[in-house]
Amino acid sequence: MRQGDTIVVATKNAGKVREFAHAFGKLGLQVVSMFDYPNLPDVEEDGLTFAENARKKAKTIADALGQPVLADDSGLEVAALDGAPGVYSARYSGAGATDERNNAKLVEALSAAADKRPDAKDTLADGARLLSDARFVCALALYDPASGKYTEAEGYVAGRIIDKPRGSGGFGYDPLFWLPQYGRAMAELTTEEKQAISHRGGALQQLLGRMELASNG
Ligand SMILES: O=P(O)(O)OP(=O)(O)OP(=O)(O)OC[C@H]1O[C@@H](n2cnc3c(O)ncnc32)[C@H](O)[C@@H]1O
Ligand SMILES: [Mg+2]
Repeated sequence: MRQGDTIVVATKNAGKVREFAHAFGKLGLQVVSMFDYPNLPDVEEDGLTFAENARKKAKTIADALGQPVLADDSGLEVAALDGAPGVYSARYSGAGATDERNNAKLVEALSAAADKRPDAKDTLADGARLLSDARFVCALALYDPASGKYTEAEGYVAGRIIDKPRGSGGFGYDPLFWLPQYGRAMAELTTEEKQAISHRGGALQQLLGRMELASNG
């Protein structure tokens, strides 16, 4: 990849587009997404893992466009929910799910059980309760239809779920994702700060290293 090149990201999530545009922009690369192509096929995200879904999104769109495509499948794994919502994070609150409804459902699901668990006793200065340990996961897959090869990476960030949203940055579950070591919720970080510590930022850094190796070798 060279300065000025365009990267196609197979996503319809505006928050992801913003983060990829920020990261690739620093490398002099443009980002386009599924918003820029009206007639792409729908991808059913029926994989059992983030990596499986990322590969499927990348390959489906890359085959349709006849060029390399990057895809991101990500989500939230909550300890007190045995890893749910996981690969179902986008659809957690059912048909017509929105970030707001997903967040409301998460707090509801955790609040009921929280009183019984020792790890749910802590509160923040503003009285918000820490409901469970959790982590964000991001799987990235870049598929090149010319070679039939995937380049893949995965990133993680650990935090705790709070019962009152904080901040207006990021997207998705970010307002409920407390980062104890920073004393802020993920939605209270700038895009730059989020990139430096997030599951997506970590996965992207790893992917870039692997792409460089792939193109040198
Ligand atoms: O599949 P595409 O079109 O990329 O967009 P999507 O929003 O459906 O994306 P996923 O299928 O990967 O689902 C990811 C879910 O996890 C949430 N999520 C992923 N990354 C996140 C992040 O950085 N911050 C907050 N929530 C995140 C997000 O809100 C979704 O509900
Ligand atoms: Mg999706």
